[in-house]
Amino acid sequence: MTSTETFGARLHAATGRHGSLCVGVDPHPELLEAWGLPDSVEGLEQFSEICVEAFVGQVALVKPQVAFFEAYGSGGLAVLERTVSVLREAGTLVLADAKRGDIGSTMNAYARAWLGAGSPLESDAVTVSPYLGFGSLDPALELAERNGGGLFVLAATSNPEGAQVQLSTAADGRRISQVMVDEAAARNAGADVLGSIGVVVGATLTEAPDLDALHGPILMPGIGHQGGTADDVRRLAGAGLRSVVPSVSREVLRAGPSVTALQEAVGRSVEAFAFLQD
Ligand SMILES: O=c1ccn([C@@H]2O[C@H](COP(=O)(O)O)[C@@H](O)[C@H]2O)c(=O)[nH]1
Repeated sequence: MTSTETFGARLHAATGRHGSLCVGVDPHPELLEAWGLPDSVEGLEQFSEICVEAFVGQVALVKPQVAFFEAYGSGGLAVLERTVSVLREAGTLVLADAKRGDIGSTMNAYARAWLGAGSPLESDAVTVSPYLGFGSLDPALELAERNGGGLFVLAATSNPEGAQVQLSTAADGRRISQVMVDEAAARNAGADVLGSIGVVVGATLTEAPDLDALHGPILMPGIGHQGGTADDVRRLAGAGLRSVVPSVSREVLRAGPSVTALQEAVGRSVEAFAFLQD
């Protein structure tokens, strides 16, 4: 399902329609239990179907956490394939949170898996790790550009351990997280409304890299369960506020399994971040 429009343009249109929120599909074993579902491929399938019913048409972006599907082997990946394709067929943008990153030739295969036209797991965008060097992402950057897909590059992650690498200093004095943001910004130069190369910046951080020149989406996970708040988003985003895509998973998912209750939880989060559209 190659798009003639860029991911940045499609995301910009979707956030204009639905607000900026991204909701995660994170089938934690504890959530399956809380939803009265078995810890099995069948439980995973029911969990995902409920999420699809609750989230389609409600939010700009849905982010399945790939790890929770991989944990069930080929059966879990088959559920993920169906989930991604049903969401996309319904017109909802899908960001696969796979955090892929490897040497160039292997990165090429990851890129084909997540962004290749007609791939069983083809998504609108995928999260990638630049910590083998930003240039190792080139095959994914090229395929994203060719197919109208997007990338979200891990820059400053929400986990406390990330600081060890991301706050270290490059030879030119910049923090590594800033280097990653600047590299992404260079790929977004000249993009129309919004570039297609986003970054991930945790809402739990005390300080964010300078995002002012990014001209691309800023995915902010870490809200709710990890302690980040709407005020943190406002504080960290700087001039990039209108490009922030706040991401919540457990904060919404704990309202399930009722579709109505999930939609009410989504509505509360959309409302909490309405200021991003002002
Ligand atoms: O820096 C990062 C990057 C990704 N994530 C992912 O987002 C969700 C967060 O889930 P919550 O339940 O809202 O805490 C999860 O899939 C993470 O892998 C992140 O948290 N931080």
